[in-house]
Amino acid sequence: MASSRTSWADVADAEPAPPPPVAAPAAASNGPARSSYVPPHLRNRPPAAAAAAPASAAPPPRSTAGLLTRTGGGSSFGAGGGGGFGGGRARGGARWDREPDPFADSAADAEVPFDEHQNTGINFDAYEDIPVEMSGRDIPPPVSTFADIDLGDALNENIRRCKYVRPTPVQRHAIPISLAGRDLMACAQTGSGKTAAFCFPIISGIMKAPSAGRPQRGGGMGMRTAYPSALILSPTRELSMQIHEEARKFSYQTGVRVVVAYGGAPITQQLRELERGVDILVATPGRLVDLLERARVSLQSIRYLALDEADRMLDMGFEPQVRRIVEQMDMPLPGARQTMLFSATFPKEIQKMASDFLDNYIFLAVGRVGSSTDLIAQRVEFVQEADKRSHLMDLLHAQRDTGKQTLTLVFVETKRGADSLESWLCMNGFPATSIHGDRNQQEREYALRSFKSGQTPILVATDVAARGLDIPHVAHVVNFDLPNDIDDYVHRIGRTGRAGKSGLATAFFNDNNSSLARSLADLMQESNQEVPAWLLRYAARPSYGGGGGGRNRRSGGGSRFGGRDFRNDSSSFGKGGSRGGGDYYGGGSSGGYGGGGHGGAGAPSAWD
Ligand SMILES: Nc1ncnc2c1ncn2[C@@H]1O[C@H](COP(=O)(O)OP(=O)(O)OP(=O)(O)O)[C@@H](O)[C@H]1O
Repeated sequence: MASSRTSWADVADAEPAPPPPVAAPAAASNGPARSSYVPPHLRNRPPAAAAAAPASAAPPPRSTAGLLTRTGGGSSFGAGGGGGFGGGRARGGARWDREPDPFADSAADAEVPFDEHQNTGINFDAYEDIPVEMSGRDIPPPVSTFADIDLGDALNENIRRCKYVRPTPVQRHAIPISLAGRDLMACAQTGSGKTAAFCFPIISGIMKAPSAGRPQRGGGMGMRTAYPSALILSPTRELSMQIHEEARKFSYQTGVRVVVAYGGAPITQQLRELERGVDILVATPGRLVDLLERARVSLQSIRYLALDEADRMLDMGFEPQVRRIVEQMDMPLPGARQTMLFSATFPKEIQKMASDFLDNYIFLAVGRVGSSTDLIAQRVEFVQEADKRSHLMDLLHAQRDTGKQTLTLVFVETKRGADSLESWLCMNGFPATSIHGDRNQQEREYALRSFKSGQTPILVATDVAARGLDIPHVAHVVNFDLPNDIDDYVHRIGRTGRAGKSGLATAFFNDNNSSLARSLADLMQESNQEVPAWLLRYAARPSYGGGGGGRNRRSGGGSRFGGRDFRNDSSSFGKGGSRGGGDYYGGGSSGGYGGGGHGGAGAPSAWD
């Protein structure tokens, strides 16, 4: 199929490669100081070969040391970087000369020989009809193009380098709202570009009004304290790393400095990065609390707070830590800072809690929120526990027979289950790796990298990999064990069918999953999927959720496409509505993240 130039995803794929990142535009628009700049990876190379050269190089690194250096970004400013925080802002260009080119990695990734069969050629104009719900006062109108928004030249240049031709629907609405300084609670489907939707306004805002603050002596023993202007919190280490990588691309040569801090990695390296100055701090809650307690980070200069996967950040597992960070440290109050909450799912109970963090906010729902995208073909198969492995084997064989090089992500419930399935797959000739909370950080990062590169095309994962991860070429998500919570299912299958590509999700269902039957059938129907008759029969049984009032009732609570502002739902939440009475907390110990091998108190390391 000819690629459509009006699809946001496809145009990105089809656009002719821009000139090497450095090249002319920077020279033209930024004056002589930058015209001679050549990123390190392009130096001493003939121009034509420059873009491809680094990528074609070696196979993916096998050494975990190399891997950590690259993904953690720790060495980026390493040698010779001393004194970086002393001499004022580097917006004049000195720091740019040392700034590694974050697009170099993308060029390398593009060399990986995957099949592009997933590209559906979806027309961007189809998104014009996507349902959008907004509420709140004085809502700024959406934009159609990036040119309609004043994001600043350097950021616009990076948007071009990312090959984003048009804003996605959530970006069209959310960016103007945030640029207008408004607080925002935004729901939009998985893979629809929420990361850029919160990063662009933050970077643009800092570019327009840079903060003067550099790390200052203040902590104990003459230690320096960093004063970021923006904080982006996310629930997992890998997601924080990914947001950091994205934000570094968006802020390349803008003078805005992005640093990441997450658990499981040496804190000393992260401290060094913070000492060199930070405008935007991307962090997981656990590591951030550690840094705050050591007085190595202060939140008093925060102007922007973004919570990615906000409903996850405010559920039972994370809420105390997040409240501590947002409400009990030195962060400016709502109204004195700008707060943005994003997720693909936003249960009403969590919306209510989240509203404590917001001031006069706008609620935005794009697409059938809490739903999956139509780009994902969903299949549910009835498979008894004892038959799951052979069934998975059949699926993998069928996939192998197509001869297409794609990635398969297999979700299981427990860490032990992940290890055991990984070994079994390897023994049976299917190269697999795994990611879960009992693996150390090096192992987790290595597994992810090996999967992304196609070296190990099957990844067995617990829910630690369910949210936010943007891994190109994941063509198939298998729910070997279904989750207890329908929203977890939505996020899991959302690892495929991203950015306009199609994907396949297969779930193994049996009696153990009967409490999910109703919500799963509803979700599939909402997403125009064929629901097997046997699943509808399960769903109709009152004890399996057929009564409609269970914990897993669709989270949007009945509007046409699921996402509804809880403020408009007076019946559910009168004054003083209690946390215990809503859709997600009624079920006592069976709460969505409590059980199994992930998330709950038994496995905190997976989430910090
Ligand atoms: N305007 C755009 N044009 C083309 N591609 C885009 C655009 N915006 C984002 N993308 C790409 O779409 C993909 C998905 O984006 P992102 O990871 O931000 O999705 P998300 O909505 O946060 O998903 P999730 O809910 O799973 O976290 C990324 O590969 C990103 O680079």
